[in-house]
Formats: sequence, C-alpha cells, structure tokens
Amino acid sequence: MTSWSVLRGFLHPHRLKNLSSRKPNYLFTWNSLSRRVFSTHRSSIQEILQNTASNQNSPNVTLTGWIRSLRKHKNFVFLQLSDGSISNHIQVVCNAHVYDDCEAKYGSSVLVEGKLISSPSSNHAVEVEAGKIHVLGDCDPHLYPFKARRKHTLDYVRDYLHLRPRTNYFSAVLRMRNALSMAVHDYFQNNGYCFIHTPILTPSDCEGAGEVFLVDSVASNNQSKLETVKNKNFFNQNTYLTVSGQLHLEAICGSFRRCYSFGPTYRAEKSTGKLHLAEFYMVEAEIAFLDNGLDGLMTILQSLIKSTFKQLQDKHITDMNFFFNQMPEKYREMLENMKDLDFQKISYTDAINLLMKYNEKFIFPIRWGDDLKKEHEKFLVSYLENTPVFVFGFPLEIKPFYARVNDDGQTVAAVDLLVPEIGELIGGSMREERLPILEKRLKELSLDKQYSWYLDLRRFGNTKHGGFGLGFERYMQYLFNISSIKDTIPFPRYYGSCKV
Ligand SMILES: NC(=O)C[C@H](N)C(=O)O
Repeated sequence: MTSWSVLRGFLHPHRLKNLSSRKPNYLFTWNSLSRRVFSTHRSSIQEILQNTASNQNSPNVTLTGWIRSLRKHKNFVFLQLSDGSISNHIQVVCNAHVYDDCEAKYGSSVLVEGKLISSPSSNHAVEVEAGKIHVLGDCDPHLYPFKARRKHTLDYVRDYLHLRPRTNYFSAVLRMRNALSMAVHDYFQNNGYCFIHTPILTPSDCEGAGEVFLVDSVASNNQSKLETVKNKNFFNQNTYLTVSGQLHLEAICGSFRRCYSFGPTYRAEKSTGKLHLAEFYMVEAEIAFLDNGLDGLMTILQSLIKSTFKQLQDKHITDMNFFFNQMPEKYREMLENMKDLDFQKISYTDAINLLMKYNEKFIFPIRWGDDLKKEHEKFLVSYLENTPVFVFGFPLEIKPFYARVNDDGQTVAAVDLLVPEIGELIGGSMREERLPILEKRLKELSLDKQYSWYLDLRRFGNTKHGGFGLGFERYMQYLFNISSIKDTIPFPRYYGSCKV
C-alpha cells in the first residue's frame, strides 16, 4: 500500500471520530500532506519514549517490535510493544478497523506506521496512534509457551531458554547485564587499567581445586581413557578450560601497572544450586606497585562496587526501577544505603571466634583452619548489619599457592568480599612476590616444574602486586535480587544441563 492510500485510510472520518473520542493531544501538526507520510526512519522505543528520536520534529513514526500485550475494546485496540531497547513498552492504539486488517496476535512481530501523540493515560507520556500495522512474524497462541496476561514462574520460563528473552523479566535482565558489563569496563577504563583477553584453553589449574574441565590429555595406553578423552594429543599435554585468568594477568601486570580481564571461566563443580554455574563470567584485575597491600586492594574493591552500582542508577534508572519495584523494600534500602557506607572489615580469626559462639546454629560447626561455608558467610553478613563485609587473613592451608604469606607464617594476605544473600562475591589477595618463599611453596605442592614460567615473573622486574576475581553473575544476583544464578546469564550451563 502506498503512503497515500495509508493516509487516506488513516484519515477516514469514521476512524477519526473514534480516535478523537479519546481526545489525544497531538504533539505535532501534520507538516504537509504532500510530504511522504510515513517516515522511513525507524525509531527504537527507547528513542521515542526518551524523546531522542531523530524524527522528533515530525509526528510520523515507523517502528518495529513484538506485541507483549493486547487489549481489544469495541472501537479500539491497545497493543503494548517492546523492542528490547528499554523495559518500558510503548502503547500503540488503533482503530478496530486497522486492527481487523492485520489481526496481530500476542507474541507476533509487527511493523507499525502511525503518529506520535501525547497519551491521555497517566501511565505513558506518549503513545502511537497506528494507521497501519503489518504483521511480520505471526505467533500461534496455542503453540507459544508463554500466554498473554499470565505470570509464568522463572522455573517454567527456564525450560524454554531459546524463547526466554521474550519475557519482560528476562529481557530486563539482559539489558542490565549489558549495562553492568559496560559499567565494569567504564570503571577500569577510567582508572587506568588495560583490558586483556586471557586464554580460555590453558595448561594450568590456577586455583588448584581440581574443578577443571579437561579438554586434552597426554597419550596413554589406557583404553578406557582413550574413549573418554577425544581430543587426546592435540596439545600433547593436559589442557583445561580456564578456571581463572589470574596467572596470565599477573604476567601482563609485569609490564602494565594495572590490567583486567572480563571473560568466561569454567568450573566442573557438581552443583545445581542457586549460586553455581559451570560456565560463568569473571571480572579479574591485577595491580602492580600495590605498596599499601591488602588495605589498598580493599579500597579498590569497594570503589569498583560503588561506582558500578552508581552508574546503573545514573544511566539506567528505568531498568533499575524495574528491579527495584520487584524487590522487598528492605532489600532496596539496603542496596541504596550501600553506596554511602564504608564496607565492614573483619579478620578471619575474629570471624571464626564470632562464629564459634553460634556453632549450634550451623549445619557445619566451624573452627580455626576451616574454610567458611555459605551458612557462615551469610551469618557474618547479617550479623554485621547486612553491609558488604571484607574477611581477610585466611589460613595459609586453605588458600592457593600464590597468596602472600603473612609475618605470622600461618595466614596469608587474602581477602573475600561477602555480600547479603550471596556470600562470597569477590576473592582476592596480595600475590607472593618473594621468590624463595614462592619457590618453597610450589615445591611443597610439587608444582614447581609446571609453574617455572610463573617464577620467572618474580625473577625479572618484580613488583609487590595484588589482584582479585569478581563473579559477575553473583554480582547481578546481588544488585537485582535474582534468586537463582541460572536467571542471570543468557544460556546457563550447570551440572547435568547444557541445553540450547
Ligand atoms: N583473579 C582472582 O584473584 C580470582 C582467583 N584466582 C579465583 O579464581 O578465585
């Protein structure tokens, strides 16, 4: 249909009568009927709602999107359209005849030609009065697993990972994942860090915790092993999916004062719990010349958390409000207060002394030398008034070889940041820079040959340095109050599940 015939249809007296009975205030006047009526520029819904559309001097809009709700009245039909650009939907109103021409259904993709009017409803500043709706992709309501006007549980939606981005909740999650990623990059870029891609395939199990996915292994005559290790002999050495980019970042940190990475990491942890994924994103950084030690590191961690959260509030308040509105008032207050607080600090030894007083409450009673379990971490955070808490000075035995040994010879300069609901969000440490001590530790663990290259970092142009790793999905859980980590990432991989 040409623009002219669309226009004629749009201006049909019957339609005009029906539409004008809603008394919308036209934001713009039609410029000239001789001009092309429908702009070829397509605006995103965000541009329209935030009034940044490049055709803002004209009332004509052409937009594309998906129908997220549909209300039919006798003379009008109201559609809520989304296109992923913002969590708010735009309302499209059309005359029943316009709708009858297309019969667009809930879930279908459409192109709408119309004009922008100020909305008579108090919910929206503007809406689109459609002259024509084209269905681009139909949607069969009987087969589509998401139903109009029904609130589906996150568990139900997770069964349809490939369709999940179409739900309001999950599209907001993805937008905030994008916003938070950019806030993380902005923090580092504004503070002199160089972004580094660390490898996914690696010969080292940085953490030494044995939770690695094996990709390749050395040849052996053992038949059963042959069957399970299909990539055998590709690299001719044991090769894993990375559990952490730290050691590679440390190598870079021998030449860059500050560097960071932000990429996928893998842990073959047999957990289906709310806090574990087999593939997750880690934000890691290393800082050279960190002469003020662990205190300096904690200052950096606190400013990373506060600055990224502030950026979400400053630049993405519409989406942030989407989550604020769903969380308990107390949780929201706790988050908003966080940005004005100094995070608490407690030594591991003091934390254990405190926890031991409450040992009868725990499934796993704790004593000095034990690692903190989730129940202990959560207890500490709530005991310390639900503010983020740094626990520092862990026993040497429970931390990896790279952590710097304290003067007591029993503990290391390592720190965990614990946050409400989640527990450990960040783990970091000063790295052992003293060659003899590091050599001795690696020897004791029979890792000296494997890490001879790592020792070189201490031999040539060494610095006192430290770094950390932040679990990005856990950070999302914390900021948006998302109960299951599986709902923070587009396609979750966890024990027993690698679908789509
Ligand atoms: N980069 C880090 O400090 C993170 C640490 N290697 C971990 O995996 O927990």
